[in-house]
Amino acid sequence: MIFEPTRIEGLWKIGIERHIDNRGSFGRLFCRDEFSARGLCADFVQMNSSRTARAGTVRGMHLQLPPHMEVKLVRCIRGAIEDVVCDLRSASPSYLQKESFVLDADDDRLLYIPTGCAHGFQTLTDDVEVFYAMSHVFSPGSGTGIRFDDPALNIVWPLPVTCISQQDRTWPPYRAAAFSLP
Ligand SMILES: Cc1cn([C@H]2C[C@H](O)[C@@H](COP(=O)(O)OP(=O)(O)O[C@H]3O[C@@H](C)C(=O)[C@@H](O)[C@H]3O)O2)c(=O)[nH]c1=O
Repeated sequence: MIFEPTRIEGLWKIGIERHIDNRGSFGRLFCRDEFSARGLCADFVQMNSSRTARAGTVRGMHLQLPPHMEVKLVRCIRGAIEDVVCDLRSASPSYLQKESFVLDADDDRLLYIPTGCAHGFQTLTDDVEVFYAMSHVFSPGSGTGIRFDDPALNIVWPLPVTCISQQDRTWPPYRAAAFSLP
């Protein structure tokens, strides 16, 4: 696995190293020892899938607050997405910075998203599936979000937003005080 740091503290792009032969290829998506050796979380407790029908759909920006913060390992396994991560840890050197990545089924990359970061994506194609491994169980009471068009984040989505959930359309305006994150 190839670990590539990003501008956001603790956010990694992880390339899948493939062993190629005449049948095709084989590569690891996760390795406890390689993650642990880099000080990354190696304890994932849920694996999730989201399927999205139409291009232009936005899901996010989401995170779970203490004591249920979660690391996410994200891979697009069908179609393509613009994936966005924003650092909300006030003590972080990359506080309020954001990074965007195009992920698709062929690019052989995952994102390792640390705790304390809001995450979301927009589908760039129809018929998208995103796979997640999570370090914490789903805890609806600890879940929160920031609106996709909140001026504090100023995210430029590549497509017009064609579909978004009622919840994601109505997150309150970002206030740092609402996010007390280590
Ligand atoms: C996230 C989640 C949702 N659900 C349920 C709640 C709800 O009924 C239904 C759909 O949930 P949501 O609308 O929150 O799904 P969605 O908007 O796709 O939520 C996801 O968005 C992306 C951006 C992330 O980063 C993920 O961590 C997750 O928050 O699935 C679970 O049972 N377990 C889970 O882990």
